[in-house]
Amino acid sequence: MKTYSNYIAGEWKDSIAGETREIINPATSEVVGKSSVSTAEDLNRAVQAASEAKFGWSQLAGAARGDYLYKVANIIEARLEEIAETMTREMGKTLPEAKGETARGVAILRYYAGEGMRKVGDVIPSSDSEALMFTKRVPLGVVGIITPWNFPVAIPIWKMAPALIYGNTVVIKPASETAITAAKVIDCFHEAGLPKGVVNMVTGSGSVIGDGMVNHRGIAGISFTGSDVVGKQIAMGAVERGAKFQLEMGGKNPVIIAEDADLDKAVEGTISGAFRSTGQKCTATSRVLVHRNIKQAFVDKLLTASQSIKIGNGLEDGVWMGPCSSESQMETVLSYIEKGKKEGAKLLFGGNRLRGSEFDQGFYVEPTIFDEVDSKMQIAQEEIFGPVIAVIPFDNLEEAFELANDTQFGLSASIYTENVGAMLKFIDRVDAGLVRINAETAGVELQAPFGGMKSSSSHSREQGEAAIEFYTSIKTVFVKG
Ligand SMILES: NC(=O)C1=CN([C@@H]2O[C@H](COP(=O)(O)OP(=O)(O)OC[C@H]3O[C@@H](n4cnc5c(N)ncnc54)[C@H](OP(=O)(O)O)[C@@H]3O)[C@@H](O)[C@H]2O)C=CC1
Ligand SMILES: O=C(O)CCC(=O)C(=O)O
Repeated sequence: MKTYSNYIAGEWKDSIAGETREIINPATSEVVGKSSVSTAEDLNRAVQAASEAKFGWSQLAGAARGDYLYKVANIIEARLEEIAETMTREMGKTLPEAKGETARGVAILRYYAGEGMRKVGDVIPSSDSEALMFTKRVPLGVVGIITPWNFPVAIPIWKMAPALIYGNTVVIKPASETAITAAKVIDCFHEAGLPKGVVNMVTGSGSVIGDGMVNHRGIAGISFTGSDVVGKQIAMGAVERGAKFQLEMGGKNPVIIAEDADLDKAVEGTISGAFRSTGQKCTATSRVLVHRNIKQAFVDKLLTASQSIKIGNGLEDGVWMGPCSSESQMETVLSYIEKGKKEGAKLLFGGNRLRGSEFDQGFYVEPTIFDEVDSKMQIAQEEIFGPVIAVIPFDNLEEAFELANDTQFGLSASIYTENVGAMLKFIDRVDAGLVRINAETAGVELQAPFGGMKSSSSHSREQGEAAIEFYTSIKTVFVKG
């Protein structure tokens, strides 16, 4: 069985302590492979390599850095099947979704490769007519990237590609559960021949390597996607030592089904938003706010659609929903289902771990629908990160907007309606970074800003042109002859 090691200064290196961890396929409980469990000293070496590489990399022309990203994109494209299959084995997402995500990684790299040719500053008129004043964006230096398991290709790439194009060097700590997929992506950077030390990867536990990155004086900025709890710890650690930080955390994303909604489209968007990727997206639909007058008709259609979801090993043809990404993730989801029952929500559909021959070795949970949920219940307030939705009835749109905003999160929100006035009010009233009309809550486009309001993020935005804000600092330059 292969062990995947760290990537430091252009070489694959086992962790100093020699410890490894097995990565389990959540569909079968088979061991996919092993990855290094690293120590603080491994991290020091990676940061050292990134520090040594940063000046040379920052001095390359943006277009030259872009050429490297184009090469990486082509290599990932050539290895798409292999990378996608590894992703499905490690975290359970269906193979078509894993292929789509890997292709998205390729597109992100190409987008940011082009960014190397775009402007990095502005000329601003000085009050002194004999002076030239302008801004110049410069890299932060070494950037630390901490990523989750739910998008093990897209998220590392949407952080690394802008970091690199703007001249930073990178140390990445991927989620332990998907360290092999990460190693394969990093291998594509290796194959593209990036100068040594520009990209480094250290695998290991969040509390040692992740926390070590937050506290490492050699790392100028930290970009994190993951849980609310860890995100807040990272923010506090970064503030303490004056490091820049960027956080993308949870969501409790509502979809509003208005009285005039096209119910077939609304059901399709709800099912896809809530259950694709087994609900393990920060943009997943988890609260379904339905006008009372059409609730029964909507719920009937939702139940029919839910019954036809094919669950199984994501590598098999025709499977629409895979397992939870790990046993502990499954236990979390099941515990929320129990909470929902105890809180008095009406369990309409699902609610169980799936059992029976092919499911016994995996971590499968049925798509689950609770009805008559009260907004104060835990299942309506906390991120479950599984295939569970809470149906909450409302009587008028004002009430729906209030319910939509009645959570600490503000990542994505959508409405199904044919009424333009309702759409416009929704755009203004909803507290969410992604506002979607007649479309599911999930769905991110790489060329547009991505991020949330309230506790969902550090109020910065990733992707598209917005990424430059985090990965650069601005120098205001005043020149007088
Ligand atoms: N917003 C999103 O997209 C995501 C949200 N989540 C939410 O988080 C819940 C738990 O998932 P989980 O994977 O445990 O999420 P975590 O936030 O624990 O993990 C995300 C990343 O942070 C690392 N990490 C863990 N602890 C620390 C630490 N103290 N300091 C720095 N880095 C750390 C993890 O490493 P390691 O893998 O080694 O633990 C991983 O690389 C989910 O149920 C879901 O609600 C999870 C994933 C993505
Ligand atoms: O919906 C997407 O494509 C991305 C969502 C995301 O960033 C996440 O779940 O962490």
